Amino acid sequence: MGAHEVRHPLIRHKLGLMRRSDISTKNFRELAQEITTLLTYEATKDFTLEPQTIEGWAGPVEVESVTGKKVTIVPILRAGLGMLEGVLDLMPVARVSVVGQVRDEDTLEASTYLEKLVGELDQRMAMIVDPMLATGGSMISTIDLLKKAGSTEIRALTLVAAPEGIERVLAAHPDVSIYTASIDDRLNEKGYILPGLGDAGDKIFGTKQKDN
Ligand SMILES: O=P(O)(O)OC[C@H]1O[C@H](OP(=O)(O)OP(=O)(O)O)[C@H](O)[C@@H]1O
Ligand SMILES: O=c1cc[nH]c(=O)[nH]1
Ligand SMILES: [Mg+2]
Repeated sequence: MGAHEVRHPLIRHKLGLMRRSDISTKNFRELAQEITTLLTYEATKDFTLEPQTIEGWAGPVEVESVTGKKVTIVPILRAGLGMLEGVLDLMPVARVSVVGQVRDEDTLEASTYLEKLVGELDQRMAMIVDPMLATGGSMISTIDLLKKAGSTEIRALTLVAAPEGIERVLAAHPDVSIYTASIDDRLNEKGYILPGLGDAGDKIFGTKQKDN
């Protein structure tokens, strides 16, 4: 529970590369996936193991396997798709629940336009992925709808989070854990994170950069 800034040297280095104003779409995408894989490693370190005896090359051998924990990855469209493969690299059998949220650039209010969730949410850990946690509106709205659909254990992975957004999410949902590559300084007057990454959706999809 709470917010965890994962200050691993490889994450710090890769995030530094992502902040360059001249970064290409290709590099931004690749780095987003790589950092997500590193965040996933950290966010799953408390998963429980169960001993299991298998047939090894020299006879029976006791190994360990992850138990019971069924997972659904929840990318928040659009930008969250840029992190999906990074989680799937480590958990290739996880089911995917897609949620579409769009933020009104004037009011900064998030609204849901798609909700395609897998079943048995009460038996799965939900891992939400979205590169940017700014005001927190998109994240809160996603957590609200997941809980309504039965989720009881929720973790959120973000590349960059604003302190204001973290505070808002944890005030609304104190039982949720947030793993982020960086807690940045603040939001600007347009709700963009500083120093941030700019518009992550535009950078991942190669669409027009907004004047932010
Ligand atoms: O914390 P918030 O203030 O809600 O802002 C963060 C949200 O804004 C961005 O999405 P956007 O609405 O730009 O949609 P996109 O991913 O389709 O670009 C980003 O990917 C988050 O979902
Ligand atoms: O800094 C921000 C805030 C919202 N959405 C983004 O893509 N970037
Ligand atoms: Mg966007």
